[in-house]
Amino acid sequence: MKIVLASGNKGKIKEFEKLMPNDEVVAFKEILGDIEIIEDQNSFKGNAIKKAQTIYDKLLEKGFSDIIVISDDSGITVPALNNEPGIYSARYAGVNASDKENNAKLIKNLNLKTLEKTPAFYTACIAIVYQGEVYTVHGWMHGNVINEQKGEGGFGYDPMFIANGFDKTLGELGYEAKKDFSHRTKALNLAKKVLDVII
Ligand SMILES: O=c1[nH]c(=O)c2ncn([C@@H]3O[C@H](COP(=O)(O)OP(=O)(O)OP(=O)(O)O)[C@@H](O)[C@H]3O)c2[nH]1
Ligand SMILES: [Mg+2]
Repeated sequence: MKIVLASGNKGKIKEFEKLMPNDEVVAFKEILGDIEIIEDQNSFKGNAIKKAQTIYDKLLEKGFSDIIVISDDSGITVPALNNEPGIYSARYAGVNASDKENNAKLIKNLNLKTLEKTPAFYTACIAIVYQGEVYTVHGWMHGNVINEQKGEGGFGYDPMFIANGFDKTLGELGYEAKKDFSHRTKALNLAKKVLDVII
């Protein structure tokens, strides 16, 4: 099955390719080049729908038909920090902020509240657009964030996140651990069930 991924995040694209080994997963940039999608909705779901719908419409304009587009809007929520960064995870330290800068801001804000370790969770909303219809599913992963970075694996906030049941960060454990229980894996497993029904 050929699926166009409405994401420009290399970490996500890599995870999707590994999670869908039997499908042809193509990042939208390979077909459409650079497109900026303004993520101005007030929920993961709103932004996920906007990303998938925008790419679907552009592909239709280009003459593609019978395509499946999926997007992912995700982020990390820290209840002790008023649920920051949440939907702003990618731009916590500013528009175009790097993972390093975002992590540094999260560490700074944890330290301001003298929090060495506090509960946090990741959310992923995946939107599917197929034949003009929109479908959404969610997945979550709970654990704690710590006020330092450990390990080089994963992406984003992974070096600061310890999933429930583990004593190492996702940065230390790497993708092999993450693929079994991450927010994205859970959402994608539900998305696969939707695809099985609609296609
Ligand atoms: O450590 C992490 N492990 C994860 O598994 C993960 N999933 C999401 N995130 C964070 O949340 C932002 C998403 O924002 P986001 O959904 O807008 O994506 P993005 O802007 O990076 O790419 P796109 O898909 O929108 O093109 C990302 O940049 C990351 O900071 C993660 N961090
Ligand atoms: Mg984004």
